[in-house]
Order: sequence, then structure tokens, then C-alpha cells
Amino acid sequence: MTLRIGTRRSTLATTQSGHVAAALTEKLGVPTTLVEITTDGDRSQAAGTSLVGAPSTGVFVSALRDALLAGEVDVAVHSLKDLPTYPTEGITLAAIPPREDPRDVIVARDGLTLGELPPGSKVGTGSPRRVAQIEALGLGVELLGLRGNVDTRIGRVREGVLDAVVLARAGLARLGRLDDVTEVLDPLQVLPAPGQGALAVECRSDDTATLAALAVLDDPATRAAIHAERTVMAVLEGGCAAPIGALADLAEGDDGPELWLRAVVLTADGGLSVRRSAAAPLGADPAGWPAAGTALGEALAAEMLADGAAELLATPESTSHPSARSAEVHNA
Ligand SMILES: NCc1[nH]cc(CCC(=O)O)c1CC(=O)O
Repeated sequence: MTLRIGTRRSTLATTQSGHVAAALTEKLGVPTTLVEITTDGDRSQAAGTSLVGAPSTGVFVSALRDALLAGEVDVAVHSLKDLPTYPTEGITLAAIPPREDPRDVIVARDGLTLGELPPGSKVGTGSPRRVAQIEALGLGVELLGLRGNVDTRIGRVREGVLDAVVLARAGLARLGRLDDVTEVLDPLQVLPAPGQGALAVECRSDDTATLAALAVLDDPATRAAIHAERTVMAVLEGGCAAPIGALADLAEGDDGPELWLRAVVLTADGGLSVRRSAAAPLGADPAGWPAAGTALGEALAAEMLADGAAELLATPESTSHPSARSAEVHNA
């Protein structure tokens, strides 16, 4: 059998899918083939149409899932942070491979870090989460909306249009572009998006052969972390565009493995935030880790709600940066 792997057409997407294909061939010895699927999101970008009111994250995901359900491909690979938190009928998240470094990075002119940028510097990002957290640092930089693929975004700095851009380190790592990074942001200051740096490998729920085969790619530690992070987002009812950051990590405690979780919720302008952390033992059996991750996420989210997180998220967007918000698009 040849496994047909559906992928978006961007360089980042085909690179990610290529990694999954190579891992499957290496671990199982099965031949694979990449099938490129054009999404509505890709089309609206290609056409240069306005992103105001643009389709949300979902469109980049749903075209791949449609191809999966139609039997055109056997496997779909997504950036996990682009997946909605609710499940989809007929589709199973078969594997979450080991995650890349999940942190955000700065690519700035002249090798500068965020703190070295003079006040008034132009910093590009389309993500409300990044806008809010950078605003909260009080650096006096100007946050501007940004769209396009990784090359285009870094190009804005090379062209001198922007002084810096904020990106996920994982995307640059997969594209071999880490040399462009001028600072890796400390999660104490900027927490990544839930699921950032991880891949999602999906197949049809009734395709038991593929489901079993894909299990070799799954990393229980990454899965536990992702469950914790995404549960925080789901409970707080933040979509992909909400200013919510979360990061979980496995640590070796005195009594075995533990999961550590940190999360932040901010107003759009970063003026107010709720930032909390929690930890829990995972137990010796990795089969129980995803449930432990979910429980930890639920506990932390409940604590954050008690501290007013929902009120922060409901703060009107008029205080935010319209350019940045309108450019929110998930176009890795
Ligand atoms: N928002 C789009 C997106 N989706 C996944 C990645 C990068 C790879 C990853 O986080 O797994 C990116 C680009 C970015 O945020 O810089």
C-alpha cells in the first residue's frame, strides 16, 4: 500500500508533510506520496483579496479534511496550532509527533533583539496573541499587521519596510532559516500559541489500518502537553485569534514525570492580563498522560476564569490595533 499524504501547497506545509512522509517510510517501510491540496485560504491570498473578514484558521484545515473524507488522500498533516479545538466527525488525530521548540522568535534588522529596538520601531505580526504580549512589555514599538508566507514576512525586514517581525521558531527550523533569528523570546515574556511547534497527523476514523500505522509517529509527552495547552484554550473559549498563550512541558519530578503548564490571557492591547501556572504528576503509564494533561488544563483554566480571564477576553476590541487584527491569518 502507498500512503497518500495530503498537504497544503506552501513551502512550510510541504516541508512538514515531507518530514512525516520520511518518518513513515523510515519506521514502517511503506511508500508514501504527497498530494497537494489548494485551500480557500491559499486562494484568497493568491488573489490578494482583503483579509478583513477573511476566512478563519479553519479553511486551511477543512480542505485537507474534505480530501481525507472523500478518500482522495489517506493522511492529512497540519500545523497543530491551526486546528480548531473541537473534534470533526469521521476524522481522528492519529499522531502527534515530537514537537519542535515551541517558542516565538524575532527576526530584526541589524541583529537587534526586541529590547534593543528603539521606541517607534515597526514590528510586524498578524497575531493578536503576539500583539498583546509585546504591547504588555511596554517597549513603545509600533505593532503592524503582517501577512504572507515566512519568506514574505522576513522579506519585509530585508526590504526595510519593518524593523522586525515575530514568527514561530518551529516554522523557521523546518525551513532551515534559523540563521535569520535575532532573538528567541523567553516564554516568561511571550508565551507561544497552544500547540505551536507541533504537527497533527490525521486520518479517517474508520481507516483502522492507517490509524494503527500512524501510531508509530505519536509522542506521548508532546500529546500530554498539547492536551493541556488546548484544553486551556477550549475552556476559555478562545478561538485561534484570541490573545491566549499556553505552554506545557514534561519534567522529571522526584516521584516520576510531571507536566508543567503556564498560560496567559490578555486584553487585545495587552493592558491587562491573567497569568498562571500549575503542575501535576503524570503517572508512570504514558497511556494516561493525555487525560492527565486535559485535567491539568481544566484546573488551570478554572483558576484563570476565577481570576477574571473571561472578562479580559470580552473587553471590546476597539482598544486594539486594527491593522494587526485585520491581518490575522494562518498562512504558514
Ligand atoms: N500562524 C501560521 C502558522 N501556523 C504554524 C506556524 C509555524 C509552525 C508551528 O508553529 O508549528 C505558523 C507560522 C508562524 O506562526 O510563524
